[in-house]
Amino acid sequence: MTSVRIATRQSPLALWQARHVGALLKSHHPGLEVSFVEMTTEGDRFLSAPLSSVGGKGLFVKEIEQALIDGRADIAVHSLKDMTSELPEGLVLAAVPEREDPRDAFCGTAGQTTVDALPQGARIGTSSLRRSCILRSRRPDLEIVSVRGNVQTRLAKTKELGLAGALLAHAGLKRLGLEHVITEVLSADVSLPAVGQGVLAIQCRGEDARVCGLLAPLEHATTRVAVTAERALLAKLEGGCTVPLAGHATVSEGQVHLRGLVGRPDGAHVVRGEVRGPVAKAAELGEALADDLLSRGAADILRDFARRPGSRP
Ligand SMILES: NCc1[nH]cc(CCC(=O)O)c1CC(=O)O
Repeated sequence: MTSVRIATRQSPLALWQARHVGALLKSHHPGLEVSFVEMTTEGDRFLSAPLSSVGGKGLFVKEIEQALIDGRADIAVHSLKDMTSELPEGLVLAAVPEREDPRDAFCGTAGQTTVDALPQGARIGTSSLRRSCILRSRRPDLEIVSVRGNVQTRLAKTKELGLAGALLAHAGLKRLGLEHVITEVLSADVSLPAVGQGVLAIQCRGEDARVCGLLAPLEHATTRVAVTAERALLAKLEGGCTVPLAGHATVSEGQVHLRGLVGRPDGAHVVRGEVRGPVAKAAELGEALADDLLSRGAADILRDFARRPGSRP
């Protein structure tokens, strides 16, 4: 009998996701033994600082990837949204299962239900620069309060601080059985999702043919096309720093529709764009949209952001 070890963070969402992948693997390979290697990452330890100033992306992923590289685990499960565009040498994104709902959700408290109906100056919790940018561009009067931690912690802090609500990913809330706290699911037109939002990333060592083979049936072709376009956009815009950035692709009848956004966290300057093309050109579409956004103001935003005190090089 063959076995696999899945590395995961210890947050309830990460554990749910790892166990879900374990269950998917067992359903395709009856008799497979699955065990879990639970880890605490840098991102989990620095909970007091705003995500953007501690380095943002990659923080939740790096240590899990190291466990794979060191051979302490065979598979890593991440939220694709948390991953930088480049994978470490030797690791591959072996499978992306079918995407969960990629949209953002507003969780209103104290009788608040929708973003548009919020009273003037209401305070909203999020630690995402993207959500802050999009929200402020729609409602410049709103005040953003940085709320970090796992999903349950963020919801608890939102209440504790007396905020009017919080913005979170629909996918995470759904996976944790917390859909009842959602008062409004925001369409992608209103709140363009993050690159990879709602997608699970299943990683292994590229040379590990046995595990790559076990993961193959978990792959969802349409989701792969969408994330290929989104991550090509990310790769060209990332530039080593965390900036308000959104990228979301949909696929229908062999065509990709990719939308992207780069903005300032206060929403005062936002550059949006979109491209369409055949699925075979997913990566090129992402690059083309990045060039288009850069030429229409995103380059200035990225430059200003890199100079901002406290931002990482
Ligand atoms: N690090 C935050 C994070 N990473 C992935 C998800 C949600 C699940 C997903 O997008 O797949 C979340 C929580 C949130 O944004 O509310």
